[in-house]
Amino acid sequence: MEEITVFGAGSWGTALANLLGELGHRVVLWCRRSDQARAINLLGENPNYLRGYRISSNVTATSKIDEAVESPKWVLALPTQAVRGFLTELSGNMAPQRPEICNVAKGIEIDSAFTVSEIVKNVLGDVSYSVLSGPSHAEEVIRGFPTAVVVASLRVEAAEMWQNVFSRPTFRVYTSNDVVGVEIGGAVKNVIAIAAGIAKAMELGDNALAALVSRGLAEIMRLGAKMRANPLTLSGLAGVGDLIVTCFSGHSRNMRLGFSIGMGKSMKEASDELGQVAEGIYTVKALKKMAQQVGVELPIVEEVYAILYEGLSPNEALSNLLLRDPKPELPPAMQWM
Ligand SMILES: NC(=O)C1=CN([C@@H]2O[C@H](COP(=O)(O)OP(=O)(O)OC[C@H]3O[C@@H](n4cnc5c(N)ncnc54)[C@H](O)[C@@H]3O)[C@@H](O)[C@H]2O)C=CC1
Ligand SMILES: O=C(CO)COP(=O)(O)O
Repeated sequence: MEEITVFGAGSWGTALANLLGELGHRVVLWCRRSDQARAINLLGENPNYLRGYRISSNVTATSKIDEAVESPKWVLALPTQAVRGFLTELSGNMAPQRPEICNVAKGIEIDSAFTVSEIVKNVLGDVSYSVLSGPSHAEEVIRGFPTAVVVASLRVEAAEMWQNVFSRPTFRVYTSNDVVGVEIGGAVKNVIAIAAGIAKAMELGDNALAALVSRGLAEIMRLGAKMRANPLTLSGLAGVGDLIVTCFSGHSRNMRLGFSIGMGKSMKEASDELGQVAEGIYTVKALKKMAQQVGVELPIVEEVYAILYEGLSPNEALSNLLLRDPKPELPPAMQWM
């Protein structure tokens, strides 16, 4: 059994800490606030997220960073935009023995347009990095519902180690060496899910939703190709799998935020009402920049950006998408049949 720290006691950090605890690992759950850590230890549940679910007694919460950094294995369950600042602060406390890091956040940093692996490398240098992603809502994982995910690392031993650490019959973990594919799939689907929520609120129908999800996948594939992701990763759990669950599940924060916006709420109202992170509202800014930098067309992403940040109405965005020039479904280079 392993000693593991989960940094971030939001819904995903809480569900994963509990899963690891139930598997018999000794888990430290690092909380930003000391009152939250105290409450978790006292009540045996997280009063702020996933309320009502007992957390394994193998999990101890703390807000003390010097206690949290002692574990040799770290799970990063923080919002993407917080990762750089958090690791920068932490780097002063790190032992010379570098931890094994497994990131579970799904997003792209706004200013740098970096994925989380790039942020980690940028701040900590060469550490052993893995990313766990795939269709996995915390609300179902904490209930023990069957879930399958993928953990990717450039080091096969690291991916296999985390596979071993996280696996149980109802939490099936596949390995991969396609870090960028897994990160791009997990990040971009959040923006498409915001669009799906908007489309649901507009009552555009099932055909429209299916078209949106398929063309959203085309955008994920195009960006993935530019970043040298394996297209098969994007048709797997971290791509299509996560796109489906995030666009269609009522648990999805991104979809729900999109729905509220489609119902006429402002982004601030929708975010406040949600009370949790919807990564897509940040990642869309990074993607807008990346689309220009790497020269890739991301029309749905562009329309979501314009709705969120430029005051475009959902109806105008819909017209913009429907009135685009007719074109082949596949880019010419891929029309080999
Ligand atoms: N909730 C879910 O079902 C899943 C979430 N994820 C991803 O996991 C990441 C975290 O998401 P959730 O747990 O849902 O978010 P959340 O909104 O439930 O919790 C975020 C946590 O991060 C902490 N935090 C926020 N800013 C911080 C900062 N600057 N420094 C330190 N801590 C900070 C908050 O206090 C909170 O405990 C996101 O990237 C999300 O996309 C991935 C899979 C499933
Ligand atoms: O990534 C997730 C499920 O796999 C969670 O998505 P939301 O943040 O939209 O809830």
